[in-house]
Amino acid sequence: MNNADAATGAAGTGAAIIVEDLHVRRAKIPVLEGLNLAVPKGRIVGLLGPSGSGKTTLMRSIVGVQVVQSGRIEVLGLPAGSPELRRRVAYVTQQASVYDDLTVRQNLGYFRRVLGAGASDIDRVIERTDLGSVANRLAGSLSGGQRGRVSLAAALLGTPEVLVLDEPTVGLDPVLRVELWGLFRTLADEGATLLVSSHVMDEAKRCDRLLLMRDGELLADDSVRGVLEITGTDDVETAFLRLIDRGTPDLRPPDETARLAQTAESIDPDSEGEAAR
Ligand SMILES: Nc1ncnc2c1ncn2[C@@H]1O[C@H](COP(=O)(O)OP(=O)(O)OP(=O)(O)O)[C@@H](O)[C@H]1O
Repeated sequence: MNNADAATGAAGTGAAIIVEDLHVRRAKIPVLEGLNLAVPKGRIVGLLGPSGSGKTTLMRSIVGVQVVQSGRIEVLGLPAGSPELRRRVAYVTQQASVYDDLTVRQNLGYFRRVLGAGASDIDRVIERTDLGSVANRLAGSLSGGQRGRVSLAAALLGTPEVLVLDEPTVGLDPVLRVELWGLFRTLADEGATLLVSSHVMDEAKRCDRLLLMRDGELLADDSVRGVLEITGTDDVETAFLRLIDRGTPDLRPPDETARLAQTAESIDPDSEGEAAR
């Protein structure tokens, strides 16, 4: 039984995203070759791996904008890319998707209308992403990090159930990174499912589960604690290297997450050697 099977097992409601035997080629070169995974609902799942390992390709497949050769991808019980998922799934790409000649508020007003979200949602997402002080500035005059937050704010319009975020903390200073991870945790606590990619292994400890990728394959699909335990280390970077040496991936069913999250509830993510939350 693989992790995708486990997530659809007895409970049948545990997974927000299920990927089965996914094959993707880009420019005729195989990028993902038979990937299986499941992302549990209401959790933060970190997608980590070196540049070119296939993280963006996997995210694009999940949100339905990538041509896939074969396999099954289900999001919230529907095939990836289904029109019904448009408002339920948000995708934030690495490049901020904002109109430079509009203010932050005007950008959000435009995306709100496209999504059919309520007018009051604009103030809500501005507050959530701490953009109040620049709300009336042209997006083109903002820093990279601020523009990224405008993209994130747009993604939060309409309160999507699944957020797929491609390297949302790139270029942010440590204070802003911590703040953003705090927001991700709040969103997960409210029931959203977050798939967040990152190059920064440090950020792994803020996740509930990890998908560690290398060359289009999964080295691990496990809770943070599970990955650290199985590799006998307290640091995700070393765990990554040990999994490469080991040669066998660490694939543990997502239903372990609930138990591990409970035991990890009081753990401070900033402390060394401990798991998420
Ligand atoms: N538009 C494209 N056309 C052809 N090949 C591509 C394209 N984009 C990515 N690839 C290739 O697909 C593979 C996976 O790339 P992908 O962008 O998914 O990796 P990644 O892990 O997200 O990398 P990064 O962390 O640098 O964003 C790489 O070999 C890359 O060269």
